[in-house]
Amino acid sequence: MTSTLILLRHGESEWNAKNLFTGWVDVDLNAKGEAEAQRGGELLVEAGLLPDVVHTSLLKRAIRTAQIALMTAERHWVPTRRSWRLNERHYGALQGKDKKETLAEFGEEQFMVWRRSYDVPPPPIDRDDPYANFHDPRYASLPPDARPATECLKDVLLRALPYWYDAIVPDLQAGKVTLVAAHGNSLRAIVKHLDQIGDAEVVSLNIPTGIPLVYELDDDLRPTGPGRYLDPEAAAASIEAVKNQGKK
Ligand SMILES: O=C(O)[C@@H](CO)OP(=O)(O)O
Repeated sequence: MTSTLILLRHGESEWNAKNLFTGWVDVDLNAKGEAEAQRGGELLVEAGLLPDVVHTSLLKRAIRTAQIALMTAERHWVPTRRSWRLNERHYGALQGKDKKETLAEFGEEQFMVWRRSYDVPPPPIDRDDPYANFHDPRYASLPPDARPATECLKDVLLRALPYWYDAIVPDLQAGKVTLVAAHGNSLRAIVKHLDQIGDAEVVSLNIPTGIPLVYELDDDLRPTGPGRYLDPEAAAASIEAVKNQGKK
């Protein structure tokens, strides 16, 4: 038996459009992002892939993307679970900073290490930084020393995997079409795990906004083939735009 997993990065956010590092800052979708989420829902309908269950992060850009896509597919009623473990990577002291200015200040090599390396986190955010999340009630159940002040992709993978095994895998094993609405870097971590991408190779992996990425998984939860974007052309264009953020 195979099961179907659909990964969906949120649509364009207000800060994606402004080229700002976002991380755990709870920025909303802009109008383009809402339209992308709707298109994501239409693509699911066209492909005959109707989610039975949805998992999201605790951030509104992912929550609203899932809601809009599911409303479009008339699946707004499916059971929903949310976890901080699906949140975007915490971008540390870079949260709220302009990507172009950061590239100009620190140079392309450092900029790319912070953006895409597997195991080098950006500098930690100050507890008093306006974009820190230490007092945010949605993380109240997380012990203070488990609340990140910065994260690299490896940290994201390590905190996402318990949720993958404990919450998402049981849905897949029950044969449910499972939608995971999350973020560029939390989805990079899940795709790295699924496709067994090496630590050096994952640097070049970018996830487009708002386009469903579908995997069929076997009994061992291994992909039976490569993940497929439901709109490959739009995905390729969006991947290129994500890759070049900060450079233009
Ligand atoms: O700013 C962020 O949080 C992420 C995703 O938007 O950006 P990047 O693609 O640079 O990792």
